[in-house]
Amino acid sequence: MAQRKPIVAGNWKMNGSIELVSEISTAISKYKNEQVDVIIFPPAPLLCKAAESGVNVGTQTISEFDSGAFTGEIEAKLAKQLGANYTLVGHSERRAIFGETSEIVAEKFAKAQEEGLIPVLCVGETEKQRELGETEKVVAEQINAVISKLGIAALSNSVLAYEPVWAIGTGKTATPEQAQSVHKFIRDMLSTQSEPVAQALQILYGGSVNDKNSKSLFTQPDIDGGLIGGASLKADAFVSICNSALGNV
Ligand SMILES: O=C[C@H](O)COP(=O)(O)O
Repeated sequence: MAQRKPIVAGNWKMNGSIELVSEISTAISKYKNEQVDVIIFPPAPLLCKAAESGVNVGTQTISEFDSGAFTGEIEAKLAKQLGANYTLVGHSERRAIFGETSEIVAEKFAKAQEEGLIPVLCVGETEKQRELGETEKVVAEQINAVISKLGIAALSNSVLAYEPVWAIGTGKTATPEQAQSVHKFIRDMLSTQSEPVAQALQILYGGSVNDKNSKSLFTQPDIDGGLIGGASLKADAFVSICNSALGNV
C-alpha cells in the first residue's frame, strides 16, 4: 500500500483573531519537520498574519474568476501571492449557504490549480441522503464533477476531504468504521480510473473530530488525517490531534 503523509488541517471558518494566530502558530511550529503536514485555513482577513507567522496556510474558498468586479471574493492568484498554498473547495457550508453547485466547485478546483494552490475538495452527504442510502452516490457525483471537467490526473495534485454534513459541528462523529467505509469506496472508485492516483491521494475525514476520537479515525487504512473545525480553535486539542496523526498519543 502507498505511504501517504498524513495531513491535519484546521478550518477556522469565520472564527479566530490575531491573538489566536499567534497562539496556534507557536503551538504547531514543532511540526515543521515532522511526518505530518499541518495546515491552517483562517478567515481571509487573517491569511497574511498567519502566513507571516510561518504557518502553512490556505483559504477557505476562492473565486472561480480572475480579478475583476466581484465584490467580496477571494482571488486565487492573490491568495497565492499572500502565502497560501492550499484552498478548500466545496465545503458543505459553501454548497448549502452560498449555493455552490458541484459544477462551480469544479471551476474553483480548476482555478486553484491554475494559480498554484492545492485544492482540498470537500464532499459529503446530508443526514437525509445517508438515511436514503445515497451516501456513495452523492460522494461519487461530487467527485465526478471534477473528474469530468479536468480528468482523473487533476486529482494527483489535490487533497480530498470526506465530511458527512450530519457530523459537522454536531458532535455526532461518524464511527471509524463508517468513515473508513466511505474512504475505501472513494479510493476504490478512483482506482478504476487510475490506481496510482487513487493510492497517492490523501483523503481526510472531517466532522466533529476532537482529541478523543482522532486516533481511532486516523488509524483507519484509508483515512489520511483530518479536516478539523471547532477543535482547531483550541491549541491544546489541536496539538493533541496533530500528535495522534503522528501516532504519538
Ligand atoms: O471543515 C471542517 C468541518 O466542517 C468540521 O467541523 P467540526 O470539526 O466543527 O465538526
